[in-house]
Amino acid sequence: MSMGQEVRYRVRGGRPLNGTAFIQGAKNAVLPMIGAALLASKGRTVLRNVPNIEDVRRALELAEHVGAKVEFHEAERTAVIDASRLGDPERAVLPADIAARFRGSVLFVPALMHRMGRARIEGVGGCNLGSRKLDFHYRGFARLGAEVVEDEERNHITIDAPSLRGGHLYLDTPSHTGTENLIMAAVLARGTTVIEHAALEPEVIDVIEFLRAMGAKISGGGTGFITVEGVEELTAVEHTIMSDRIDAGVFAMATAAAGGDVSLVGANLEHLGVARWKLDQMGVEFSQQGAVLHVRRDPSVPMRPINAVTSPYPGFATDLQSPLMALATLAEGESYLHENIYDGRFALADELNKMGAKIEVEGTRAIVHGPTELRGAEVAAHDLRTGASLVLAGLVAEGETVVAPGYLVDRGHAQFASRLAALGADVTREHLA
Ligand SMILES: CC(=O)N[C@H]1[C@@H](OP(=O)(O)OP(=O)(O)OC[C@H]2O[C@@H](n3ccc(=O)[nH]c3=O)[C@H](O)[C@@H]2O)O[C@H](CO)[C@@H](O)[C@@H]1O
Ligand SMILES: C=C(OP(=O)(O)O)C(=O)O
Repeated sequence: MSMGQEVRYRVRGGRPLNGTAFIQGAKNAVLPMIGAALLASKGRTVLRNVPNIEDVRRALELAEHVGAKVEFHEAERTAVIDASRLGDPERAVLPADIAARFRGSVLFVPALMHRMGRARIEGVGGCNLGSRKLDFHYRGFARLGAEVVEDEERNHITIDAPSLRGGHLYLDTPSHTGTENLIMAAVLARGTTVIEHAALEPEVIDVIEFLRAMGAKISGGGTGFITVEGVEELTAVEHTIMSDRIDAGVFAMATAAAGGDVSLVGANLEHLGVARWKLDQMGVEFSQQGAVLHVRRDPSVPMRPINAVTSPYPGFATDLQSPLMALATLAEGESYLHENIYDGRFALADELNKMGAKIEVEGTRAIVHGPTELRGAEVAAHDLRTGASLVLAGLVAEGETVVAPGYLVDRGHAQFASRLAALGADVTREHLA
């Protein structure tokens, strides 16, 4: 991803974190919801707690591109989407200049199929995480009656779907966006759809609640076995997006790394799944009081090493494996990280090693030899989560760390530098002319 070199993060390490941080609305819930809003043939959708991140901007640009009227009231963190006029099949195209910049673009396909009878994606992007197929999505659409043609050379996918009917669907592994996309394809299809081996992520449940409020008939969310009864039409509603558990996890781990005592407003400990217990074993203290999660780590007590295996929710989230790798460099002993979802995430190891870490990668396993004293360096963000994790490493490194391209961090974390700075960190986001 060559765009976005103009932003970088500069961190000077050595300060503890104390105070209050606001956890943003969930990126991985708002992106499917912007896609779902386009299913509404009447009214205006009002989404609240929308994070001010680049992926949201790209998604809103795509919504406008296909014919919706969109307003993003940033100060109110509210997006208003009017999709009532959608329908011109000429506009059923997701162009590469927007679609290739984030993975969530694939979440627009169901709305285009239902509202325009066809869809074309001219390149799906996303983080640079190695192989990321979309076969579950396309095979599912085909089972509901769509004709899907892939042009691998040009990275174009053309889908013809004059009408969709319910069917029996399954996922080989419980794909997060795959589940959301198949549900969205089924809600306006004729008849009943069953989706087996569906994802259990809290964002999937939030999307189901949103669709149900719009009039969709969906049952079994959170069980792995979802049933959808097609309805004639969906109407626009208001919905407040759940808080971002990955953003919460990153702030919790930043507190653990730097030491200190931080209140995370909006964070939900239950949504951290296994990550909560791994951090607990390392020596991070949590206590939830209503909508506020307190995180504390006494920097005079050494952190214990950890073993973690990434897996779908409620397993250890792959998105949190990167900050855990950074944190593990500080722990007293060897940590073992198994990455079963995205092989590309281990690109972080080389960057952390430039900062003085001792991390060995063997296939899908990384061994982090701690403790190491990190020192500042110029390092490269390969994807959103490695970018955030390098900023996190910079908080404890001696001297100055510069992380670029900053665009990748901005894809998924809102006001990242200013929220960390409010806790006492020395982090700035620089815009190069
Ligand atoms: C926008 C969004 O919500 N992104 C999240 C979503 O991505 P995303 O939904 O793309 O991730 P999936 O759950 O689909 O991917 C899981 C695994 O299944 C594979 N796979 C997936 C679909 C498919 O058709 N074929 C296939 O082989 C993928 O390559 C990967 O190895 O879940 C990931 C795993 O929790 C997170 O890291 C991402 O932050
Ligand atoms: C991989 C991520 O995002 P996306 O699926 O949008 O690429 C992520 O959030 O870490």
